[in-house]
Amino acid sequence: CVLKASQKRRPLSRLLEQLLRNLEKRDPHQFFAWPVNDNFAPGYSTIIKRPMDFSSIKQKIDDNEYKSLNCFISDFKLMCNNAMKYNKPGTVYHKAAKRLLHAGLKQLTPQKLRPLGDILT
Ligand SMILES: CC(=O)c1cc(-c2ccccc2)c2ncccn12
Repeated sequence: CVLKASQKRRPLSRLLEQLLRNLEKRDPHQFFAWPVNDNFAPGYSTIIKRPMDFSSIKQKIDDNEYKSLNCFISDFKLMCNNAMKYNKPGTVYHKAAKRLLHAGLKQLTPQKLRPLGDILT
């Protein structure tokens, strides 16, 4: 039978895309949708050595750059920690990053992921 385009993706890529969609739902203001722009965030690129955002994660999935779930989770944590480093506590972005990290990691616990089966081994 002919596989649909989505089914042609590698199993890991399809899983990561699903997990990414669920994480993006926790960023309703889309603060994390695109790379942070130095024009909005003075000095950002000098303070944050490894920028990360959801669009870059999506591109890495499409380019099959993630060899494991843990690499994907590391980039998600990097994205949130960058925001908590650059933005002072109490700012809207720092608070959003803390909430996103907490909510996101709850979605990525072994208990939540086990039903996805041996794809992760
Ligand atoms: C995530 C982050 O640190 C961030 C996103 C933004 C942002 C997101 C969407 C539109 C405009 C700015 C931002 N602006 C100033 C300082 C920090 N930020």
